[in-house]
Amino acid sequence: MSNPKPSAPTILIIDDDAEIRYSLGRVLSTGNYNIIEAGSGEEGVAMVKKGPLPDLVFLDIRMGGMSGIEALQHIRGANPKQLVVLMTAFGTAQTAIEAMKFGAFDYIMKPFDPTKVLTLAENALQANREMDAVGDYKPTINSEDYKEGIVGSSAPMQEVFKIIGQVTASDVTVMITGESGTGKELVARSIWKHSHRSSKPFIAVNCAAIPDNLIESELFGHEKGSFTGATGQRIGKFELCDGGTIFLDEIGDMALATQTKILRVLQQGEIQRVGGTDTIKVDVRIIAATNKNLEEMVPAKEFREDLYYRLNVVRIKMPPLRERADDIPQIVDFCLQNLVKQRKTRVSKVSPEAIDVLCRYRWHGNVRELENVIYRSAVIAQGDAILPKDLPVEIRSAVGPGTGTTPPIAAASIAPASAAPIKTEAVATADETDDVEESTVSENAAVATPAPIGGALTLEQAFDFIQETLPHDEEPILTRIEREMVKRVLVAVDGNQAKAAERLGMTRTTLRKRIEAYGLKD
Ligand SMILES: Nc1ncnc2c1ncn2[C@@H]1O[C@H](COP(=O)(O)OP(=O)(O)OP(=O)(O)O)[C@@H](O)[C@H]1O
Repeated sequence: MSNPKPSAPTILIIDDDAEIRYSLGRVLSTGNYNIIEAGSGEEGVAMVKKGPLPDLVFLDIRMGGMSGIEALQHIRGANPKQLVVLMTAFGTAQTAIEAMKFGAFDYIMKPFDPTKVLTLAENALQANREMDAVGDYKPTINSEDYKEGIVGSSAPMQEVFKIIGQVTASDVTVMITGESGTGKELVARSIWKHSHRSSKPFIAVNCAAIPDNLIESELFGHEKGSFTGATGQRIGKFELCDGGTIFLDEIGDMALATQTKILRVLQQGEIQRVGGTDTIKVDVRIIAATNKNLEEMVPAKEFREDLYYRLNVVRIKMPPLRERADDIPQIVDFCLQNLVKQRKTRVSKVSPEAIDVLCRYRWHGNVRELENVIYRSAVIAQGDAILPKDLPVEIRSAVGPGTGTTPPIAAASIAPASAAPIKTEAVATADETDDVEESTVSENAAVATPAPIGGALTLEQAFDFIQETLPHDEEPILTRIEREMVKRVLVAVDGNQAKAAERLGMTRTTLRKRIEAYGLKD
């Protein structure tokens, strides 16, 4: 179309309409790109297969001969990393779904808005560069870690592993505490797997999920006719688990009457079925877990003191994920490799920028939340790596702009110490965080700013976007922005009003008034 620009990215336009090729080519030529063209799906596919590979393809959906969706499949088959933007005159749900299903980077409606075309091309090429920068995948977790299912090389997790090792040789009762999703059940299973009971059952019972009137029958069984609905005899979990290990999850939610019966199992090793008179001997190891504070429940008479001491012989306290951010890269790697093994994704890497965002998020749902985010992001990632734009917008906005300190290495090969910008022992203070962000905000704004279509925005673009998209007839822009910022900063500092006021640059009294006015009290 024009003289080749050395080292400029090449964009291939595939459309059977010469006018569209011409006008799109003209728009794109205003950016620093080399433009090549194909007049049909067949020709375009042949060009990609023959090479050299274009950096980006704009592909029309409706063409005579090979359709755009067919061409997309051939192109991605020849080069799974090829970024393709589909062009369509009709914005139907079906088109959008088909386009994304077959791996398009994005799709754009005709007639084209020149600014949008250029932004889209830049976003796509930026994603390309970020994916290239991720490099090759080199696993860092050895197969032993995979077998165990528990990942973590941080100091608090090493302590947990040591205690697991110490308690496996005996039958001592173990109490595992920690927030939801920190891996309490995983630890209980690990203790059982390494114990002499591993050939006998491991049964997990979630005490909070079973109604009070059914839990005793569930745990100890019942005799026929012992209550309405007991149409036959039922063997309970303790009997089924004889010789094995029972995991009583959420024990803090157990009714006091049932607690008494658990105490009896622990003291005498025997149970009675509901409605029965026989005493049945059982040999079961009990591991209990809770995310409640039993130390407060005991004086409040909500948990039996004698049972508390019986259960609490050895305590394993699971650290929240935010206190062991150096484990995050490895857990991410582990989750991704599992998804790949289960053929749920082909994405096997995470870009350093995305890892940086993940390491700075507070993870109130702990490893379970991280697992879900990785799954969700792997599903929507278009290339072979998860980029910041693939992470949920809530996470990107909660952490704010990146620190830019993470070196450009493959996610899976990230050594924990180099990848985690947050300290293990203590989270960076508000002052430290502010310092880092102020000095890096302009270069890194694109990393974590929410992007509406496929790519990251610069701060400038983000302001344009806000100005254009906020409805004019509702509240003023500044009010809306202030409310959002107050909300996000409060989340980012875990509700600490002193820190939030400092970051927002307002007094605590003003902050309190804003929280009140914006209805942000939880
Ligand atoms: N260290 C870890 N490495 C790998 N996966 C982990 C780790 N910790 C937790 N997980 C995964 O996170 C999810 C939640 O773990 P688990 O159910 O053991 O947590 P929990 O503390 O028992 O949660 P809850 O209190 O809600 O029952 C599981 O899918 C588990 O495999």
